[in-house]
Amino acid sequence: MGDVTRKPIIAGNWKMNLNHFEAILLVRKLAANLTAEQLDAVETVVLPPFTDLRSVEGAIKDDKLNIGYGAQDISKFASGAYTGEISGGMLAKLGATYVVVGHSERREYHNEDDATVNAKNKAAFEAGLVPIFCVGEGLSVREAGNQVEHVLAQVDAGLEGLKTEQLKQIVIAYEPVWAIGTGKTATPEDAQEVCGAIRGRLTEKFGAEVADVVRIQYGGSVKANNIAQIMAKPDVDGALVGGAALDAEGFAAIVRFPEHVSA
Ligand SMILES: O=C(CO)COP(=O)(O)O
Repeated sequence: MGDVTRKPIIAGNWKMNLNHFEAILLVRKLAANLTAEQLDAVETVVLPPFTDLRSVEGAIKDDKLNIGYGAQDISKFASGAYTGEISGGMLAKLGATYVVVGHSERREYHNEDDATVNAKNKAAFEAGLVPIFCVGEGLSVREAGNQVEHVLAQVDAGLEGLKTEQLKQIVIAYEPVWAIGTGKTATPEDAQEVCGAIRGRLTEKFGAEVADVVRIQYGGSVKANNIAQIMAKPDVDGALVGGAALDAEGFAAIVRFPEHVSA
């Protein structure tokens, strides 16, 4: 990271995995694999399925664990006749602090467009939640060399109309779609190219006051053996981890990345 201090944030997106019993077990094992100092140095967040949230809340609060939690999606509506949807208010009531917005799997399988993603970012703030706002290009865009332009357009659309105080809190996750679940990690240089361009855009549009404090994560096949190189890049402030977050020891090893650096 550069000269501005941004607390690293490592978040585990469990996707559609683990029932509520398995969720409690994973959170407890994760905490058992990390010291208070390690949890203090890196903000650690788990993002379970909706059905696990109440159980995760219990495990974290009962044991006073220094681990944050949130959901993987949010309705753009506050309440009403929207069968199957979950509102931000419901998530906030469960003590959630974060919510993933605009994950590529939702953009792809649930047809979420930039306008929906923007509405969800707003709904999250409305409920007092912080969005982990995901952007990223597919393989064809990458092969054409248009990744920066593509991602900046997603950033512009997703942040439209947000207030300065909200912009300062948001977490942006750069997840190249071709690197998700494929074992193909972007090189640290690839990650830096796009994360740096995102920060540049934030500076241009909202000034350094916002750009210097926004945390930008990289996501896509992050593992314990590649996290340190990625985190060494100046504009990468964290990681959004999928598969490797389902294993308590593996995820704990990612959270301990500052030690891989000094080792
Ligand atoms: O999509 C991701 C996190 O949101 C990344 O998933 P993987 O770490 O499994 O590639």
